[in-house]
Amino acid sequence: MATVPASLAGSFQGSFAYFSIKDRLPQILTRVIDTLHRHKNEFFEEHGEKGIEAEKNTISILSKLRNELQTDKPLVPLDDKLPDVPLWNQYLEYQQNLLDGNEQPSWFQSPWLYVECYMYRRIHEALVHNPPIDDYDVFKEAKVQSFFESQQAIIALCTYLQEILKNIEDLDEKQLQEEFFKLLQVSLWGNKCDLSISAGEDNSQKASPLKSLDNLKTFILVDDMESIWSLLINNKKRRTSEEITRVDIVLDNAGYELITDLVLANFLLSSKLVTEIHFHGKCIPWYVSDTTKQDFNWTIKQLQSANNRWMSRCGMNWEGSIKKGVWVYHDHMFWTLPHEFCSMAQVATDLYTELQKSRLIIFKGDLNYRKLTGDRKWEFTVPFHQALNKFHPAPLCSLRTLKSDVQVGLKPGQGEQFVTSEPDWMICGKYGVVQFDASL
Ligand SMILES: O=P(O)(O)OC[C@H]1O[C@](O)(CO)[C@@H](O)[C@@H]1O
Ligand SMILES: [Mn+2]
Repeated sequence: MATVPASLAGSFQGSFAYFSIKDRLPQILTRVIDTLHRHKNEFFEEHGEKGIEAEKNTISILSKLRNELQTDKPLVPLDDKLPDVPLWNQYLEYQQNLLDGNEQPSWFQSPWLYVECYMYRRIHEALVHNPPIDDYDVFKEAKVQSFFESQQAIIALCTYLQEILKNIEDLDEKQLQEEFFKLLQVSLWGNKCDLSISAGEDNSQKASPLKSLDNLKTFILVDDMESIWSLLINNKKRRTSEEITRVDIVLDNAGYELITDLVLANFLLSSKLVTEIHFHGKCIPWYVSDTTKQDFNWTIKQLQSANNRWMSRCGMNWEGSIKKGVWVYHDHMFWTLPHEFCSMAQVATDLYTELQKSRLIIFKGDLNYRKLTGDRKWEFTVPFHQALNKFHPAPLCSLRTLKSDVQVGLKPGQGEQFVTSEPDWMICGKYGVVQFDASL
Protein backbone atom coordinates (compact mmCIF):
# COMPACT_ATOMS: atom_id res chain seq x y z
CA MET A 1 0.00 0.00 0.00
CA ALA A 2 1.27 3.46 -0.85
CA THR A 3 2.38 5.32 2.24
CA VAL A 4 0.51 8.37 3.43
CA PRO A 5 2.15 11.52 4.79
CA ALA A 6 2.29 12.39 8.49
CA SER A 7 -0.78 13.68 10.33
CA LEU A 8 -0.98 17.38 11.17
CA ALA A 9 -0.14 17.80 14.85
CA GLY A 10 0.63 20.34 17.54
CA SER A 11 4.20 19.07 17.60
CA PHE A 12 4.85 21.05 14.40
CA GLN A 13 5.83 24.34 16.03
CA GLY A 14 4.28 27.36 14.40
CA SER A 15 1.67 25.30 12.51
CA PHE A 16 -2.03 26.12 12.63
CA ALA A 17 -2.52 22.87 14.55
CA TYR A 18 -0.11 24.12 17.19
CA PHE A 19 -1.88 27.47 17.59
CA SER A 20 -5.25 25.78 17.62
CA ILE A 21 -4.31 23.52 20.48
CA LYS A 22 -2.43 26.20 22.34
CA ASP A 23 -4.94 29.05 22.03
CA ARG A 24 -8.26 28.17 20.44
CA LEU A 25 -9.15 24.96 22.24
CA PRO A 26 -8.55 26.39 25.73
CA GLN A 27 -10.60 29.43 24.69
CA ILE A 28 -13.47 27.18 23.69
CA LEU A 29 -13.28 25.37 27.02
CA THR A 30 -13.33 28.71 28.84
CA ARG A 31 -16.45 29.71 26.95
CA VAL A 32 -18.14 26.43 27.80
CA ILE A 33 -17.35 26.98 31.49
CA ASP A 34 -18.68 30.51 31.26
CA THR A 35 -21.89 29.34 29.56
CA LEU A 36 -22.54 26.81 32.33
CA HIS A 37 -21.88 29.45 34.92
CA ARG A 38 -24.27 31.93 33.33
CA HIS A 39 -27.03 29.31 33.25
CA LYS A 40 -26.75 28.44 36.90
CA ASN A 41 -30.10 29.99 37.79
CA GLU A 42 -31.80 28.10 35.00
CA PHE A 43 -30.38 24.81 36.33
CA PHE A 44 -31.59 25.75 39.79
CA GLU A 45 -35.10 26.60 38.61
CA GLU A 46 -35.34 23.35 36.67
CA HIS A 47 -33.64 20.92 39.00
CA GLY A 48 -33.15 22.67 42.36
CA GLU A 49 -29.97 22.08 44.37
CA LYS A 50 -29.14 19.02 42.26
CA GLY A 51 -28.86 21.25 39.21
CA ILE A 52 -26.43 23.59 40.98
CA GLU A 53 -24.38 20.66 42.22
CA ALA A 54 -24.17 19.22 38.69
CA GLU A 55 -23.16 22.59 37.26
CA LYS A 56 -20.36 22.94 39.80
CA ASN A 57 -19.08 19.42 39.18
CA THR A 58 -19.11 19.86 35.42
CA ILE A 59 -17.20 23.11 35.69
CA SER A 60 -14.59 21.53 37.89
CA ILE A 61 -14.13 18.60 35.44
CA LEU A 62 -13.82 21.03 32.55
CA SER A 63 -11.28 23.21 34.35
CA LYS A 64 -9.23 20.10 34.99
CA LEU A 65 -9.54 19.17 31.32
CA ARG A 66 -8.29 22.61 30.29
CA ASN A 67 -5.33 22.18 32.57
CA GLU A 68 -4.52 18.73 31.15
CA LEU A 69 -4.58 20.23 27.67
CA GLN A 70 -2.44 23.25 28.48
CA THR A 71 0.19 21.16 30.21
CA ASP A 72 0.27 18.50 27.47
CA LYS A 73 -0.80 15.63 29.75
CA PRO A 74 -1.36 12.12 28.39
CA LEU A 75 -4.80 11.43 26.93
CA VAL A 76 -6.85 9.18 29.20
CA PRO A 77 -9.52 6.60 28.32
CA LEU A 78 -13.16 7.69 28.35
CA ASP A 79 -15.26 6.24 31.11
CA ASP A 80 -18.92 6.97 30.55
CA LYS A 81 -21.51 4.48 29.38
CA LEU A 82 -22.15 5.70 25.85
CA PRO A 83 -21.87 3.15 23.04
CA ASP A 84 -18.88 4.82 21.36
CA VAL A 85 -16.58 4.39 24.39
CA PRO A 86 -14.95 1.10 23.26
CA LEU A 87 -14.12 2.63 19.87
CA TRP A 88 -12.58 5.72 21.46
CA ASN A 89 -10.53 3.64 23.85
CA GLN A 90 -9.36 1.30 21.11
CA TYR A 91 -8.31 4.37 19.15
CA LEU A 92 -6.25 5.56 22.10
CA GLU A 93 -4.53 2.18 22.17
CA TYR A 94 -3.94 2.37 18.46
CA GLN A 95 -2.32 5.79 18.87
CA GLN A 96 -0.28 4.40 21.73
CA ASN A 97 0.99 1.58 19.52
CA LEU A 98 2.17 4.06 16.90
CA LEU A 99 4.59 5.50 19.44
CA ASP A 100 7.67 3.86 20.81
CA GLY A 101 7.22 2.24 24.22
CA ASN A 102 8.18 5.24 26.39
CA GLU A 103 5.81 7.82 24.96
CA GLN A 104 2.11 8.35 25.60
CA PRO A 105 -0.43 10.01 23.30
CA SER A 106 -0.81 13.61 24.48
CA TRP A 107 -2.46 16.87 23.44
CA PHE A 108 0.46 18.41 21.56
CA GLN A 109 2.13 15.21 20.36
CA SER A 110 -0.82 13.25 18.95
CA PRO A 111 -2.58 14.05 15.65
CA TRP A 112 -4.49 17.32 15.81
CA LEU A 113 -7.63 15.76 14.35
CA TYR A 114 -7.65 13.19 17.13
CA VAL A 115 -7.05 15.54 20.05
CA GLU A 116 -9.51 18.13 18.81
CA CYS A 117 -12.29 15.55 18.44
CA TYR A 118 -11.28 14.12 21.80
CA MET A 119 -11.77 17.49 23.49
CA TYR A 120 -15.38 17.73 22.27
CA ARG A 121 -16.04 14.18 23.39
CA ARG A 122 -14.55 14.92 26.83
CA ILE A 123 -16.81 17.98 27.15
CA HIS A 124 -19.71 15.67 26.48
CA GLU A 125 -18.43 13.15 29.00
CA ALA A 126 -18.26 15.85 31.67
CA LEU A 127 -21.97 16.52 31.17
CA VAL A 128 -22.93 12.86 30.87
CA HIS A 129 -21.40 12.30 34.31
CA ASN A 130 -23.61 15.00 35.73
CA PRO A 131 -27.30 14.34 35.55
CA PRO A 132 -29.69 16.18 35.66
CA ILE A 133 -27.85 18.49 33.23
CA ASP A 134 -26.49 15.58 31.15
CA ASP A 135 -28.44 16.46 28.00
CA TYR A 136 -27.66 20.17 28.15
CA ASP A 137 -26.15 21.43 24.88
CA VAL A 138 -23.46 23.91 25.90
CA PHE A 139 -23.30 25.30 22.38
CA LYS A 140 -27.03 25.71 21.81
CA GLU A 141 -27.05 29.35 22.85
CA ALA A 142 -24.31 30.27 20.34
CA LYS A 143 -26.08 28.35 17.55
CA VAL A 144 -29.39 30.04 18.24
CA GLN A 145 -27.75 33.45 18.33
CA SER A 146 -25.99 32.88 15.02
CA PHE A 147 -29.32 31.85 13.46
CA PHE A 148 -30.97 35.09 14.55
CA GLU A 149 -28.00 37.20 13.51
CA SER A 150 -28.31 35.86 9.96
CA GLN A 151 -32.03 36.66 9.67
CA GLN A 152 -31.69 39.03 6.73
CA ALA A 153 -29.60 36.60 4.72
CA ILE A 154 -32.03 33.79 5.55
CA ILE A 155 -34.98 35.88 4.37
CA ALA A 156 -33.14 36.74 1.14
CA LEU A 157 -32.47 33.07 0.51
CA CYS A 158 -35.97 31.81 1.30
CA THR A 159 -37.48 34.53 -0.89
CA TYR A 160 -35.17 33.64 -3.75
CA LEU A 161 -35.99 29.95 -3.47
CA GLN A 162 -39.75 30.58 -3.49
CA GLU A 163 -39.30 32.74 -6.61
CA ILE A 164 -37.50 29.94 -8.46
CA LEU A 165 -40.07 27.36 -7.36
CA LYS A 166 -42.91 29.37 -8.92
CA ASN A 167 -41.81 28.48 -12.43
CA ILE A 168 -39.36 25.68 -11.94
CA GLU A 169 -41.30 23.46 -14.37
CA ASP A 170 -40.64 25.96 -17.18
CA LEU A 171 -36.90 26.26 -16.75
CA ASP A 172 -34.85 24.81 -19.59
CA GLU A 173 -31.70 22.81 -18.95
CA LYS A 174 -29.41 25.82 -19.12
CA GLN A 175 -31.50 27.82 -16.66
CA LEU A 176 -31.73 24.87 -14.31
CA GLN A 177 -27.97 24.52 -14.40
CA GLU A 178 -27.51 28.22 -13.62
CA GLU A 179 -29.77 27.99 -10.59
CA PHE A 180 -28.04 24.83 -9.43
CA PHE A 181 -24.63 26.48 -9.65
CA LYS A 182 -25.88 29.49 -7.70
CA LEU A 183 -27.34 27.46 -4.87
CA LEU A 184 -24.32 25.18 -4.73
CA GLN A 185 -22.10 28.24 -4.30
CA VAL A 186 -24.42 29.70 -1.68
CA SER A 187 -24.06 26.45 0.24
CA LEU A 188 -20.27 26.54 -0.22
CA TRP A 189 -19.94 30.08 1.14
CA GLY A 190 -22.41 29.26 3.90
CA ASN A 191 -19.51 27.30 5.34
CA LYS A 192 -17.73 30.51 6.27
CA CYS A 193 -20.13 30.77 9.18
CA ASP A 194 -18.81 28.22 11.64
CA LEU A 195 -18.34 29.15 15.25
CA SER A 196 -15.38 26.98 16.17
CA ILE A 197 -12.77 28.87 14.18
CA SER A 198 -13.85 32.07 15.95
CA ALA A 199 -14.00 30.24 19.30
CA GLY A 200 -17.74 30.93 19.44
CA GLU A 201 -17.65 34.65 18.52
CA ASP A 202 -20.25 36.01 16.13
CA ASN A 203 -19.44 34.89 12.59
CA SER A 204 -22.86 35.12 10.96
CA GLN A 205 -23.85 35.94 7.41
CA LYS A 206 -24.89 39.58 7.17
CA ALA A 207 -24.70 40.43 3.46
CA SER A 208 -27.12 39.20 0.80
CA PRO A 209 -25.83 35.76 -0.17
CA LEU A 210 -26.84 35.83 -3.84
CA LYS A 211 -25.50 39.23 -4.77
CA SER A 212 -21.95 38.44 -3.75
CA LEU A 213 -21.57 35.22 -5.77
CA ASP A 214 -19.93 36.76 -8.83
CA ASN A 215 -17.31 38.53 -6.76
CA LEU A 216 -16.56 35.38 -4.82
CA LYS A 217 -16.05 33.24 -7.91
CA THR A 218 -12.32 34.01 -8.08
CA PHE A 219 -11.88 32.59 -4.60
CA ILE A 220 -12.97 29.11 -5.63
CA LEU A 221 -9.66 27.29 -5.98
CA VAL A 222 -11.05 24.03 -7.35
CA ASP A 223 -14.32 24.22 -9.24
CA ASP A 224 -15.81 20.86 -10.20
CA MET A 225 -19.38 22.15 -10.46
CA GLU A 226 -19.65 21.07 -14.11
CA SER A 227 -18.87 17.44 -13.27
CA ILE A 228 -21.43 17.41 -10.47
CA TRP A 229 -24.00 18.90 -12.81
CA SER A 230 -23.30 16.29 -15.52
CA LEU A 231 -23.77 13.51 -13.03
CA LEU A 232 -27.12 14.85 -11.85
CA ILE A 233 -28.59 15.84 -15.20
CA ASN A 234 -27.55 12.61 -16.93
CA ASN A 235 -29.06 10.67 -14.13
CA LYS A 236 -32.30 12.60 -14.41
CA LYS A 237 -32.48 11.94 -18.15
CA ARG A 238 -31.89 8.23 -17.80
CA ARG A 239 -34.07 7.64 -14.77
CA THR A 240 -37.26 5.61 -15.20
CA SER A 241 -40.33 6.87 -13.37
CA GLU A 242 -40.09 4.44 -10.42
CA GLU A 243 -36.37 4.77 -9.93
CA ILE A 244 -34.93 6.52 -6.88
CA THR A 245 -32.11 9.03 -7.08
CA ARG A 246 -30.72 9.64 -3.66
CA VAL A 247 -28.36 12.43 -2.67
CA ASP A 248 -26.78 12.52 0.79
CA ILE A 249 -25.68 15.70 2.52
CA VAL A 250 -23.23 15.27 5.37
CA LEU A 251 -24.12 18.41 7.26
CA ASP A 252 -21.79 20.78 9.00
CA ASN A 253 -22.89 23.89 10.88
CA ALA A 254 -26.32 24.84 12.16
CA GLY A 255 -27.53 28.44 11.74
CA TYR A 256 -27.09 30.09 8.38
CA GLU A 257 -25.08 27.28 6.76
CA LEU A 258 -27.82 24.75 7.50
CA ILE A 259 -30.36 26.99 5.78
CA THR A 260 -28.18 27.11 2.66
CA ASP A 261 -28.06 23.30 2.68
CA LEU A 262 -31.81 22.94 3.11
CA VAL A 263 -32.45 25.42 0.30
CA LEU A 264 -30.14 23.43 -1.97
CA ALA A 265 -31.91 20.22 -0.96
CA ASN A 266 -35.32 21.73 -1.72
CA PHE A 267 -34.11 22.85 -5.15
CA LEU A 268 -32.66 19.42 -5.97
CA LEU A 269 -35.99 17.77 -5.19
CA SER A 270 -38.27 20.33 -6.81
CA SER A 271 -36.21 20.32 -10.00
CA LYS A 272 -36.50 16.51 -10.01
CA LEU A 273 -32.76 16.21 -10.27
CA VAL A 274 -33.12 13.86 -7.31
CA THR A 275 -35.98 12.05 -5.62
CA GLU A 276 -34.69 11.70 -2.06
CA ILE A 277 -32.34 13.64 0.20
CA HIS A 278 -30.66 12.05 3.19
CA PHE A 279 -29.10 14.34 5.78
CA HIS A 280 -26.43 13.27 8.25
CA GLY A 281 -25.94 15.17 11.50
CA LYS A 282 -24.07 14.76 14.77
CA CYS A 283 -25.24 12.70 17.77
CA ILE A 284 -23.62 15.03 20.31
CA PRO A 285 -22.74 18.77 20.41
CA TRP A 286 -19.65 19.07 18.23
CA TYR A 287 -17.12 21.69 17.08
CA VAL A 288 -19.36 24.38 18.60
CA SER A 289 -21.74 24.94 15.71
CA ASP A 290 -22.30 21.50 14.14
CA THR A 291 -25.88 20.38 13.52
CA THR A 292 -27.55 17.88 15.85
CA LYS A 293 -31.01 16.42 15.36
CA GLN A 294 -32.34 18.91 17.86
CA ASP A 295 -30.84 21.82 15.86
CA PHE A 296 -32.25 20.40 12.64
CA ASN A 297 -35.79 20.16 14.04
CA TRP A 298 -35.52 23.48 15.85
CA THR A 299 -34.48 25.24 12.64
CA ILE A 300 -37.41 23.90 10.65
CA LYS A 301 -39.84 24.87 13.45
CA GLN A 302 -38.34 28.37 13.60
CA LEU A 303 -38.87 28.85 9.92
CA GLN A 304 -42.42 27.56 10.06
CA SER A 305 -43.38 30.03 12.74
CA ALA A 306 -41.48 33.01 11.28
CA ASN A 307 -43.32 36.23 10.47
CA ASN A 308 -41.87 36.39 7.01
CA ARG A 309 -44.16 34.47 4.63
CA TRP A 310 -41.34 33.07 2.48
CA MET A 311 -39.49 31.79 5.50
CA SER A 312 -42.59 30.15 6.88
CA ARG A 313 -43.42 28.66 3.50
CA CYS A 314 -39.96 27.06 3.39
CA GLY A 315 -40.49 25.74 6.91
CA MET A 316 -43.86 24.20 5.94
CA ASN A 317 -42.44 22.59 2.80
CA TRP A 318 -39.52 21.13 4.67
CA GLU A 319 -41.71 19.70 7.38
CA GLY A 320 -43.83 18.22 4.58
CA SER A 321 -40.79 16.65 2.90
CA ILE A 322 -39.85 14.96 6.16
CA LYS A 323 -43.41 13.66 6.64
CA LYS A 324 -43.46 12.32 3.07
CA GLY A 325 -40.16 10.57 3.66
CA VAL A 326 -38.34 12.31 0.80
CA TRP A 327 -36.15 14.06 3.35
CA VAL A 328 -34.57 11.67 5.80
CA TYR A 329 -32.42 12.66 8.78
CA HIS A 330 -29.79 10.19 10.03
CA ASP A 331 -27.30 10.30 12.80
CA HIS A 332 -24.47 7.90 13.39
CA MET A 333 -21.77 7.90 16.04
CA PHE A 334 -19.06 7.57 13.41
CA TRP A 335 -19.35 11.30 12.62
CA THR A 336 -18.26 12.13 16.17
CA LEU A 337 -15.36 9.69 16.31
CA PRO A 338 -11.78 10.79 15.58
CA HIS A 339 -11.34 8.44 12.61
CA GLU A 340 -10.42 9.43 9.09
CA PHE A 341 -13.14 8.54 6.60
CA CYS A 342 -10.92 5.91 4.98
CA SER A 343 -11.56 3.78 8.10
CA MET A 344 -15.34 4.03 7.79
CA ALA A 345 -15.73 0.75 5.89
CA GLN A 346 -14.13 -1.13 8.83
CA VAL A 347 -15.25 0.96 11.79
CA ALA A 348 -18.82 1.73 10.71
CA THR A 349 -19.69 -0.80 8.05
CA ASP A 350 -23.41 -0.08 8.37
CA LEU A 351 -22.90 3.60 7.61
CA TYR A 352 -20.62 2.83 4.67
CA THR A 353 -23.24 0.46 3.24
CA GLU A 354 -25.91 3.13 3.72
CA LEU A 355 -23.82 5.71 1.86
CA GLN A 356 -23.28 3.28 -1.01
CA LYS A 357 -26.97 3.75 -1.85
CA SER A 358 -26.30 7.36 -2.76
CA ARG A 359 -25.83 8.83 -6.25
CA LEU A 360 -23.87 11.71 -4.78
CA ILE A 361 -22.62 12.48 -1.28
CA ILE A 362 -22.07 16.14 -0.48
CA PHE A 363 -19.65 16.68 2.39
CA LYS A 364 -20.01 20.10 3.92
CA GLY A 365 -17.26 22.01 5.61
CA ASP A 366 -13.73 22.01 6.78
CA LEU A 367 -13.77 19.25 9.35
CA ASN A 368 -15.31 16.82 6.85
CA TYR A 369 -12.55 17.78 4.41
CA ARG A 370 -9.93 17.08 7.04
CA LYS A 371 -11.45 13.66 7.65
CA LEU A 372 -11.78 12.94 3.93
CA THR A 373 -8.09 13.62 3.39
CA GLY A 374 -6.98 12.17 6.73
CA ASP A 375 -5.76 15.63 7.90
CA ARG A 376 -2.30 14.93 6.59
CA LYS A 377 0.59 16.89 5.19
CA TRP A 378 -0.28 16.23 1.57
CA GLU A 379 1.41 18.07 -1.26
CA PHE A 380 -1.03 20.57 -2.79
CA THR A 381 -0.95 18.80 -6.16
CA VAL A 382 -1.81 15.30 -4.93
CA PRO A 383 -5.08 14.24 -6.61
CA PHE A 384 -8.18 14.35 -4.39
CA HIS A 385 -8.82 10.71 -5.29
CA GLN A 386 -5.46 9.68 -3.87
CA ALA A 387 -5.92 11.64 -0.65
CA LEU A 388 -9.28 9.89 -0.11
CA ASN A 389 -7.19 6.77 0.41
CA LYS A 390 -9.81 4.28 -0.86
CA PHE A 391 -12.82 5.99 0.65
CA HIS A 392 -15.28 5.69 -2.23
CA PRO A 393 -18.76 4.68 -1.06
CA ALA A 394 -20.31 6.62 -3.99
CA PRO A 395 -19.49 9.66 -6.13
CA LEU A 396 -18.76 12.44 -3.67
CA CYS A 397 -17.95 16.10 -3.43
CA SER A 398 -16.70 18.48 -0.81
CA LEU A 399 -18.03 22.03 -0.40
CA ARG A 400 -15.55 23.61 1.92
CA THR A 401 -14.05 26.95 2.78
CA LEU A 402 -10.41 26.62 3.77
CA LYS A 403 -9.96 26.91 7.53
CA SER A 404 -7.10 24.50 8.15
CA ASP A 405 -3.83 23.72 6.47
CA VAL A 406 -4.68 20.75 4.32
CA GLN A 407 -5.46 21.13 0.63
CA VAL A 408 -5.09 18.75 -2.28
CA GLY A 409 -5.95 18.72 -5.97
CA LEU A 410 -4.43 22.09 -6.84
CA LYS A 411 -2.65 22.89 -10.09
CA PRO A 412 1.15 23.03 -9.99
CA GLY A 413 2.21 26.36 -8.50
CA GLN A 414 -1.33 27.33 -7.46
CA GLY A 415 -0.76 26.81 -3.73
CA GLU A 416 2.80 28.12 -3.72
CA GLN A 417 1.61 31.39 -5.21
CA PHE A 418 -0.32 32.15 -1.99
CA VAL A 419 2.30 30.96 0.43
CA THR A 420 4.24 34.20 0.06
CA SER A 421 1.47 36.63 -0.93
CA GLU A 422 -1.18 35.58 1.60
CA PRO A 423 0.32 33.46 4.37
CA ASP A 424 -3.06 32.78 6.02
CA TRP A 425 -4.87 31.72 2.81
CA MET A 426 -5.54 28.22 4.17
CA ILE A 427 -7.05 29.24 7.46
CA CYS A 428 -8.95 32.48 6.88
CA GLY A 429 -12.09 31.05 5.25
CA LYS A 430 -11.78 33.40 2.28
CA TYR A 431 -11.07 30.61 -0.23
CA GLY A 432 -13.24 27.65 -1.07
CA VAL A 433 -13.32 24.42 -3.07
CA VAL A 434 -16.02 22.45 -4.84
CA GLN A 435 -14.10 19.24 -5.26
CA PHE A 436 -15.52 16.10 -6.83
CA ASP A 437 -14.48 12.47 -7.04
CA ALA A 438 -16.45 10.05 -9.17
CA SER A 439 -14.34 6.97 -9.29
CA LEU A 440 -15.20 3.96 -7.24
O1 LIG B 1 -17.31 23.97 10.63
P1 LIG B 1 -16.14 23.54 9.82
O2 LIG B 1 -16.12 24.15 8.47
O3 LIG B 1 -15.98 22.06 9.77
O4 LIG B 1 -14.87 24.12 10.54
C1 LIG B 1 -14.44 23.67 11.74
C2 LIG B 1 -13.26 24.40 12.18
O5 LIG B 1 -12.59 23.73 13.13
C3 LIG B 1 -11.31 23.35 12.66
O6 LIG B 1 -11.37 21.99 12.54
C4 LIG B 1 -10.26 23.87 13.51
O7 LIG B 1 -10.53 23.80 14.78
C5 LIG B 1 -11.00 23.99 11.41
O8 LIG B 1 -10.52 23.12 10.52
C6 LIG B 1 -12.27 24.66 11.09
O9 LIG B 1 -12.01 25.98 11.15
MN1 LIG C 1 -18.48 22.78 11.91
